[in-house]
Amino acid sequence: MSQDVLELVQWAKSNGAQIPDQIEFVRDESKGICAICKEDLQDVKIQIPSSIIIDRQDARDEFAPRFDGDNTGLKFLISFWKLQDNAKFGPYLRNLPLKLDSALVWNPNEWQLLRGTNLGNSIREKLSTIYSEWITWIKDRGLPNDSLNFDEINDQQLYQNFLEPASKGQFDSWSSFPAFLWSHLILLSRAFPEYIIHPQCHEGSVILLPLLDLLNHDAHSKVQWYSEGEAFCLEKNGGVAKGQELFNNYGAKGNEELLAGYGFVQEDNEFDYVALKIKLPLNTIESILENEPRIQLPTLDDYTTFAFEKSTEKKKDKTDPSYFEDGIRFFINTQNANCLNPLLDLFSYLSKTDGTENWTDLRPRLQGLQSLRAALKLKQDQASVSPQGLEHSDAINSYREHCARVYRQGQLHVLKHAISSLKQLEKDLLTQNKHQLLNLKKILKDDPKFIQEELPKFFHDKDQDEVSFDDTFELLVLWVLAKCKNGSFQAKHEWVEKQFKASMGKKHTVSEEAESLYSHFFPQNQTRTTKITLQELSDAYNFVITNSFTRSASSSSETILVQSA
Ligand SMILES: C[S@@+](CC[C@H](N)C(=O)[O-])C[C@H]1O[C@@H](n2cnc3c(N)ncnc32)[C@H](O)[C@@H]1O
Repeated sequence: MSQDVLELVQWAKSNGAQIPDQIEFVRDESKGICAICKEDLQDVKIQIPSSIIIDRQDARDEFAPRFDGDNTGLKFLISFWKLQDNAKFGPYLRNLPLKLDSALVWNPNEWQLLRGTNLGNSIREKLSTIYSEWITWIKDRGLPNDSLNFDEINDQQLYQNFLEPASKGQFDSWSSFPAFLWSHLILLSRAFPEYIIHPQCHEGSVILLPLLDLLNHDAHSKVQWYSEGEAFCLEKNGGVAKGQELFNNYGAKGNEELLAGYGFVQEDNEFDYVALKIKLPLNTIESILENEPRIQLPTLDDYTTFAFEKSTEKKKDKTDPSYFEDGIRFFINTQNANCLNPLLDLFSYLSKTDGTENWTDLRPRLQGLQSLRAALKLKQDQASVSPQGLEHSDAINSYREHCARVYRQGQLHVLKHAISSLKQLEKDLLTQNKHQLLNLKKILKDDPKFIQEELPKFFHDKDQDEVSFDDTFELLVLWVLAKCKNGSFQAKHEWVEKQFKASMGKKHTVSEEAESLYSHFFPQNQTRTTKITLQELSDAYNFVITNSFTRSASSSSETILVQSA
C-alpha cells in the first residue's frame, strides 16, 4: 500500500470508519487505486461515520453567509480545500486523482476518435453546461472571471487553456474554470446520493465518502448501501476470494455514461444504450399529449440512474409540450426487447396521413417501421465513420484510444441489434398481413392485361425507349390510373377500386410532384390521343401516396399498396 493511501486508511479508521483489516489498497495502472482482499472474506461491510462524510453543509459552513449549499457549492469546496490543503480532510484530498480520463477533457485528436458518435457530438454541449454552472456561481459572488464565448473558442484553445489543466488537476486558483471542471469530474465519478443517509434531503443532493469511494465498479457486484444512524454503510453480499478485488456497483451504466463521467469503459457492456433524440414541432407534441395517451413520450426520469444529474434538471411539467422542445429522448439497448415499441409508435403516428387513418393501422405501422429503420441506419452510418486526419500535434493516449474503440463498438452493436429486430418485425408483419398487401410483382402476375395492353396504350405515340419508370411507385400510379380510367379492376383487386373511390371524396390539391410526373409521362405535344388529364393522374398519385408504404432495401425500394382494415 502506498504511503498516501495508508495515511488515508489510518485517518479514516482513527475517525471511526470500519473496514476489514484484510483489505489492502493497491494502485493499478488503468484503474487507479483498487481494494484487494488479502484473505478469503465472507460478507464484507464498510462503514463511514458522518464525521468524515463531506456534504453541502460543509460548503455552507465554508462559504457562508453568501451561499445556501447545493451540489455546485460542494464542487467549489473541493477545489478550495484542495488548494488550501485543508487540515481536517488532508489525507482524503491528497488521494484524489490528479489524472482524469473523462472524454470531456480529452485532447482534440482524441475527440476525433469519438467522431460520429453521440458522445463525440455532445461533448462541447456538456462542457458548455458546466461552464454556465461555473460562471453563474462566480458572478453571483463577484469573483474574478474571464468570461468567454464558448461557441467562439476552438477545440485546441479550449483544450490548452481549460481541459488539459483540469485533466491533470493543475490550477492555481480554486475558483478558476479548470479547478471547477476538475472538481465537477471528481464529484461525477465519486459522489454518492445523500438520500441513503438523509431520506428527506434535497433531490439529487450528493455526498463524498472518503475511503468508500476507493472502490471500483463492477456491474455484477452485489452490494447494498444503507444507513446506520448517521453512518453510511456498504455491504458486499457473497464472499470475495483471496487476491480478488472488492468492487462497488455504480449502477447499470452504459459505456457512454462511464466514459463521459468516469473515464473508463467495460467491454461487452450489457447496459450499453444508444440515445435517439427526436425533435418535433410543438404543435405535434401538443396533439400527441392531448389526444394519444397510448403514445409514450419518455422523460429523462424514466431512464436516469444517475442521482447526481437529476439535480441540474429543471423541474418542469411533463404534460407541457415545452418539456420536449429540445427533443424527445429515446434510449435503445439490446436487453429490453420492448425498447423499440414507443419509438415505433411515434414513427407510426408521424407516418399517418390524414384524419381518418389511425396510427395503429397497418399502413402507417409499416411506413413508420421503414422510417425508424432509416433513422437507425443513418445513425449507424454516422457511428461507422473512421477518425479524420489529425490536425494537431497532441499525442493520443493508448488507454483513451482503447476506451473510444470499445465505446464505438458497443454503440454499433446496439444499433445493429435494433435494425435486425426491426427487420424481423417487418418480416412478421408482412407475413401476417400478406392478404392486405399488393405489390407490382403480384399485379403483373395476376393482371397481364395491364402490361400487355393498357400501359402500352398510354404511350403508343412514344418510342419504346423513350418510356422509362424510375421505380415501382410510378408504375403503381399508372396501374391505378389505367384501371380507373378503363374500369378494368379485376375481382381480386376490387378493394383497391373501393379505396380509390373513398379517397375521391376527400379534397386533394395537385402537388408539384404529381405535376412533374404528369409532364414527364404525358408531355402535351406527344399525347394527343391518350387524353389523360392532370387531375386524373393527380388523383391516382395521391391515392398511391396515401394508401401505400415504401419499403427500402440497401439498393432499391418498393412501393406496396395496403388494404385498409
Ligand atoms: C470512485 S473512484 C474509484 C477509485 C479510483 N480507482 C481511485 O483511484 O481513486 C472511480 C474511478 O475509478 C476508476 N474505475 C472505477 N471502476 C473501474 C473499472 N471497472 N475499470 C477501470 N477504471 C475504473 C475510474 O477512473 C473512475 O473514475
